[in-house]
Amino acid sequence: VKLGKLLADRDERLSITILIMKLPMEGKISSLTKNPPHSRVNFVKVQPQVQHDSISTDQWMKLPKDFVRPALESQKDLVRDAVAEIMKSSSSSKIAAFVIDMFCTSMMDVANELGIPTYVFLPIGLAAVGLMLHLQSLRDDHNMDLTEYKNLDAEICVSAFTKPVPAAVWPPSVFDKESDLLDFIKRYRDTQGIIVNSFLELESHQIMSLSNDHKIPPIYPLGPILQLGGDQTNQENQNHTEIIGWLDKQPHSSVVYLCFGSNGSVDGEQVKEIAVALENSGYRFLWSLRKPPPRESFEFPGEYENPQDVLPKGFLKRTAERGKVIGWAPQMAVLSHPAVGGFVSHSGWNSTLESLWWGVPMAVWPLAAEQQANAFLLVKEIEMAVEIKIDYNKDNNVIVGSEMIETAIRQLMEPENGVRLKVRALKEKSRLALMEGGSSFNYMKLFIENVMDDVS
Ligand SMILES: O=c1ccn([C@@H]2O[C@H](COP(=O)(O)OP(=O)(O)O[C@H]3O[C@H](CO)[C@@H](O)[C@H](O)[C@H]3O)[C@@H](O)[C@H]2O)c(=O)[nH]1
Repeated sequence: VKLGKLLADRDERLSITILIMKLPMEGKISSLTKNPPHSRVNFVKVQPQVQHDSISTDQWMKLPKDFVRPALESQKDLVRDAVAEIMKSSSSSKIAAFVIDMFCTSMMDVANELGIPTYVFLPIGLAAVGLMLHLQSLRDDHNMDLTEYKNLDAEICVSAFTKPVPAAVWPPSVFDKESDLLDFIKRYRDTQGIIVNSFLELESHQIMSLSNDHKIPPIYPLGPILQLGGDQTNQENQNHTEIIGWLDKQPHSSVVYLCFGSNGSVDGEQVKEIAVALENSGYRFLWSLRKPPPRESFEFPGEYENPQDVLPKGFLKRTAERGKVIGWAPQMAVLSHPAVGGFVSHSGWNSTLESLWWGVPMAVWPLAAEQQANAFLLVKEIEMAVEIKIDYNKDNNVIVGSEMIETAIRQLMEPENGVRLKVRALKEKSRLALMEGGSSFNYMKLFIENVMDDVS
């Protein structure tokens, strides 16, 4: 939605229509659909004629791992009809391009049938994209069985990185034969361009190396595209006020903030190790502690009714003067607060961009998805984060000990460490990238020119 707004703001010839598919699982549709952020951004709900019952959370757990592709495939006719309807109703304008989500590659077939070019928008960093394209090529062009690399101490050379990349930081799905991930990736090669939420000053090596690869379509780094902030309930608004009120009372750059994204959580024993590390470090802290969903389920983490149940005995009392344990955090407001001096993060790409935007250094502890590759980029490649454990994988049942976490927190919170200085410099660059004449501003111009060339 934010990308749509950026495009509409930039060029008055462009209107953006966002198609929302009704997938089989229960889902929340943002109130943004009723309140679009721009007069030329609108939403069309692609609804089946006959409404099917949503799949409940219990049923979710019984779905095969590769249900995403068939679920999207089954939407093709509906999307084709919706697009035909749009074409019919706006005879004076033309559909210039399809911009598809990273999992919606099936819709390229619809675009191809209609003679419309497709671009893919990837909300992740280019280093991770480059790694996945490389792994896909090893599988498809060189017949390598990637699953054999699971748990191997191997490293490979990937053009998107200057250092060899260990198998321990590859996205965990590539080791899973049932996963469709690399099939999605393969189809990115047939698009007219890959839009990424990154910027030249952050991933210059990645942008240059992928742009020079003739087997990869043009790369458009248009970021940082930051979250608009979601729908806030009254309870969330109240929590927000309380959290910011607490931060207002803390000294400048004194608080370490811990949060593992919308989908990240750790359980029992690991929670205790974090608590011990925080207590022993002596630093002030704001900890977004979320309740893990049942194992193997697709649910998001929830809120603890009483966090004391999972924390060491007496922890909340002993740290009451200098720490606060919360549920969902108002992250952008937290990171922008001058009291926050460091961020312990799972290196999800949005959190990474947000921390750079506010100049807050990170200590990274990836859990899943492409987060290990992000962590490798940040720690080893561009040295912009402190390491907690970059090859951590939630599914391996490894417990990271309190000493390791405490050491990283101490390093993170040092006032003049190298990472802090680099991140401070990048804060300015991330803002300049979007301004007139900045790198992402210029890539946006190029993107619009190329889209418009195809229409005329
Ligand atoms: O308590 C919280 C937790 C999260 N957020 C926000 O939620 C977003 C989280 O995004 P991200 O850091 O990217 O993590 P995930 O939610 O885990 O995102 C998924 O999607 C990303 C790409 O969009 C990938 O990079 C990640 O690996 C994948 O897990 C950010 O905007 C945060 O500000 C909050 O505001 N409060």
